[in-house]
Amino acid sequence: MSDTFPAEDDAPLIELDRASVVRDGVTVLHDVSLRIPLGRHTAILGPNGCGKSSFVKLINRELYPLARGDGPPPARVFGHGRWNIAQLRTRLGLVSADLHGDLAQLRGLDVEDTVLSGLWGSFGVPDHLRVTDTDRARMHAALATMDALALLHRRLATLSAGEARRVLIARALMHRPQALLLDEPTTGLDVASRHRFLQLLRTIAQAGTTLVLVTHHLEEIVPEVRHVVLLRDGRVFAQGSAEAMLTSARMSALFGMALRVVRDGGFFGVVAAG
Ligand SMILES: Nc1ncnc2c1ncn2[C@@H]1O[C@H](COP(=O)(O)OP(=O)(O)OP(=O)(O)O)[C@@H](O)[C@H]1O
Repeated sequence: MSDTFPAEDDAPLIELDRASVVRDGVTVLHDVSLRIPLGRHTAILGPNGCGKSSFVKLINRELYPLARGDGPPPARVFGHGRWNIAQLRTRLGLVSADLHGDLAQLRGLDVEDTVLSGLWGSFGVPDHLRVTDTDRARMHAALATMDALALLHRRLATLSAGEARRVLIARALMHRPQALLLDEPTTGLDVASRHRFLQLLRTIAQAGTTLVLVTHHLEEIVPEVRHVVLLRDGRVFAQGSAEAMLTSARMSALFGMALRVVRDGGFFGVVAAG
């Protein structure tokens, strides 16, 4: 694919400037302002219903911010107020449960075509497209990065949650994007699969791909993520460094119960206090 999504000078990866989003008459994001420059691994953390999915849908152009008349658009990605999703994928990969659900409905879709189709943003390889040797080499490399080469000939619908998650990240990596937007990436993974998966995410982050993790699990915040945005009731509750945000006091206020944050190496965890 020759189209790439142009950068506007040094525009941030994601910039929301008092962005509000309404769904079926309900305001789900209220005046949200945040800025994620390329290179700053970031977590968007908050309880159920705080607006995380709405944020992902806003970036994925499934939802639109309320227009504000003149001035710059309230939601910008790489400096653009409007973006073509297929072109955006060349720079920002997305992995979400919705995407997995949509792809897994194609019962015959194998892993090879799942990953290749990341090149076109399609569900499977369209008949009229020719897969080149370069495309195949890239597909093998992406699967190898995610420790999933052995799954090449399996059908996506038959994979475990952990296997499927790794394959979908390989799909997102096909364009060698500068950033990955990961929506609840370890949901459904057992403790060992989650550990292994997070180690792979760390490798990707260390290789220079900016991670944007959208989650309600503190445990998913890998040590490379130094910046955290807390969302509550559709608003930015607080944002700052991981150390400043992931404290017992802030987590208790964010989730509305007494919590104690524990640290283990560079990772965070949380337990009920008292
Ligand atoms: N179509 C809709 N109409 C009305 N309210 C909605 C609609 N979609 C979402 N909401 C509400 O907006 C709020 C934010 O929803 P959203 O799905 O973005 O939250 P979330 O943080 O992703 O939640 P979860 O972690 O449970 O998936 C919730 O209170 C939800 O009930």
